[in-house]
Amino acid sequence: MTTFSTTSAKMPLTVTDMQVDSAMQRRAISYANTLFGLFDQVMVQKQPADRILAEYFRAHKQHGSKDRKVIRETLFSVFRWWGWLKKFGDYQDSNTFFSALSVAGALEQHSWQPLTQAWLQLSHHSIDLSVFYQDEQVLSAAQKCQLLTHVSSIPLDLIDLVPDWFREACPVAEKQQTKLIEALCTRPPIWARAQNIDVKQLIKNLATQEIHAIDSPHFIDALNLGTKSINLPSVDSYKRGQIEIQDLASQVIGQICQPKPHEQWWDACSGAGGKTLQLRSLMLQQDSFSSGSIIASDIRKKPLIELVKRAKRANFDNITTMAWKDNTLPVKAAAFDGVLVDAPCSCTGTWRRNPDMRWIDDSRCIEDKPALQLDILSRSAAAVKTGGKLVYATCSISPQENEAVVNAFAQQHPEFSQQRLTHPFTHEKVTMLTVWPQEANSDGMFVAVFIKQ
Ligand SMILES: C[S@@+](CC[C@H](N)C(=O)[O-])C[C@H]1O[C@@H](n2cnc3c(N)ncnc32)[C@H](O)[C@@H]1O
Repeated sequence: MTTFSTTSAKMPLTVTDMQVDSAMQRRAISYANTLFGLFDQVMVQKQPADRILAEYFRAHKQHGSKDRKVIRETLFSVFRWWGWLKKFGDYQDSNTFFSALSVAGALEQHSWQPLTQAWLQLSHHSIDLSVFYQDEQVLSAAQKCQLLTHVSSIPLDLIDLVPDWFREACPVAEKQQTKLIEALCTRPPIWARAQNIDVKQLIKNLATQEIHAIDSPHFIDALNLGTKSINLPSVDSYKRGQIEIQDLASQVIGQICQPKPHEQWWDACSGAGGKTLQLRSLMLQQDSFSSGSIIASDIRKKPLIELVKRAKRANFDNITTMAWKDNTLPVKAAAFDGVLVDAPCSCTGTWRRNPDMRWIDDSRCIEDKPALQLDILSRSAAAVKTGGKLVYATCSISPQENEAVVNAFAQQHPEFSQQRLTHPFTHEKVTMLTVWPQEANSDGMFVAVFIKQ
């Protein structure tokens, strides 16, 4: 009998009634133990899988890069397809957990097929998973749904892949919903921005370190680094501050801000400065002697320390930080050409990168945000000078955090009028812009712009 070690208070899982005789089965059990511990910890403690994994790898240095890849990719694939896998039974049951691992591996056509096969044998389930490996073509989630329904005899639906509460909190038209779910079932590539260097030159430089990137048809400084993980600190261009990781949807925000080279901007919720750096980079792209400046603020001091390091690496001047200490404005009132409020939100727009959040969050992750978002937006608005811009952004796709907050603000602040925007991917003219993950292979974001009269 093989016993799983588990971090939850529940009964340990066991493999019974079978002889574990092959080396592959022993490896499969060892991986399953690790994966069960990690999966259970995420589900029980409701902490992001990324964080739990990082802690695990820090404490378990024995795992080499291949092991890490198998563990990371299998764990994330279980979360990606959890809406279906949970229908196979209680994951605390070892047979069911082995099934979940094998089905997740097959759905994503992982290259470690012998391991996936060993999990299937250990599960005692006789599902013919070979159907997922027959076609060279990449299968859509809808095709996978049909195939898995057929081979498992469990009725499955595409809509099962998102929690019920999400359908109400983020309503989308049926056609759009299918595309959104299809996008949620795949990983977006790593997007980055070229800084202080032409994107084509950066791509050539990266190639010398075996990093293959392509540029984007949407923004002249954006590049797609594919889905393979990259050890950034070892990359020369990164050390020289010529590349910053930033999702394409997030890059939309800086592009919509359109900061002019001489302008003064305030990034009121800067975090570690993803958009602060982008704003400065956009100013310098227009004028390498740009006199413009940016003040970055956050209620947390730690990200601001990181921001200073990133700005130094990029050799960017004219960026200063000023933490919010309380509700009073940390900067001068009516002094800025532009104020960006990239507000704290449910992060439902980042579910492609964090599929675990679909299952550990609930509707409360949205419900408690609009009041805070409106409050931060209203307080920050005082810093905008007449004729200046106030940009409201979230990485949420929920109308409660987006359109509803913008409408409430507009009603309370008649001195601000909304600016019409051009969607950079669809070229539609809109007043409130949602970037959907399926439009340009990115995360989801929302942005609206006000002008102070
Ligand atoms: C969406 S994140 C910002 C991400 C950042 N702009 C970037 O591009 O990397 C929202 C930030 O708002 C900050 N925040 C939360 N509550 C806040 C408040 N009341 N005032 C100011 N910032 C706040 C959080 O600490 C978090 O860093």
